[in-house]
Amino acid sequence: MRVLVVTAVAAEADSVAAGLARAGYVSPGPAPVRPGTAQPLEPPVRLCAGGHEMHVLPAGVGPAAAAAGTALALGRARYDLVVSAGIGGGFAPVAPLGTLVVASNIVAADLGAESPEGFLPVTALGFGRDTLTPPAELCRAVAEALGARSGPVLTVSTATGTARRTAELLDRHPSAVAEAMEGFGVAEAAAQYGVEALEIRAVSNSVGPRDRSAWRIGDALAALTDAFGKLPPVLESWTPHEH
Ligand SMILES: O=C(O)c1cccc(C(=O)CC[C@H]2O[C@@H](n3cnc4c(=O)[nH]cnc43)[C@H](O)[C@@H]2O)c1
Repeated sequence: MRVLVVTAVAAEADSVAAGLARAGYVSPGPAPVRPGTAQPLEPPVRLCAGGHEMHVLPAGVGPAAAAAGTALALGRARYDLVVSAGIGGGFAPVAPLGTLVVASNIVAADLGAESPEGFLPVTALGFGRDTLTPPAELCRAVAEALGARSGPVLTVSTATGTARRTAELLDRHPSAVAEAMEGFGVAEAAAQYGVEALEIRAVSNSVGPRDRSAWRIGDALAALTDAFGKLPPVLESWTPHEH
């Protein structure tokens, strides 16, 4: 089993790698680089255990960087699964600070058009898709192993910072548990390669009026490490569909 874990920033990648180290994953050394090969993005950090490989890639903030980085990595190596991981905003009261969420659906919540009647998703405009669905059994098993809540996780290009925007999002996605800025980009790139994707978020802040003093990034990064300490046995026992 070879898994690509895509985070936004290095601190998230380090937390993921620390969890994988707890689970016995070790570095086999740097990957060989072919002379003259363009490297627009650092290659993922490779960690191995018992014939399984986890590659961890900080690809940048936002859906575009996430999709580009994921697609580059998927073009360089074959993966069985892609995981979008990092911190995120939790919708109160279902996803309190420091807890974990696993996406049952990965939703591009601001991909579409505004209209006087309200937001029109890209599907209502007649093209594209705004939802990607991870394998349900795997999602359930991961949520159970992590003690995580499962529900739709929204991908937004603009992080929510007002009560009005929070209410709009919940009106359209009443069962949403969290929002972040990369999941749909990672999952769309994975889908185009025929690879399944998961999204796991550790809640650093509540979705709502902007209040940076209330963010608990350290606690969320620690929760991310705990999550990746528990995750490997679940992924290792999963059989991906043929693709
Ligand atoms: O300064 C702000 O108001 C602000 C608001 C939201 C996010 C940021 C960031 O710099 C972090 C972006 C980074 O973290 C993920 N993230 C964490 N919490 C949220 C959230 O409530 N809404 C959206 N994204 C969030 C995100 O995936 C990015 O990777 C600053």
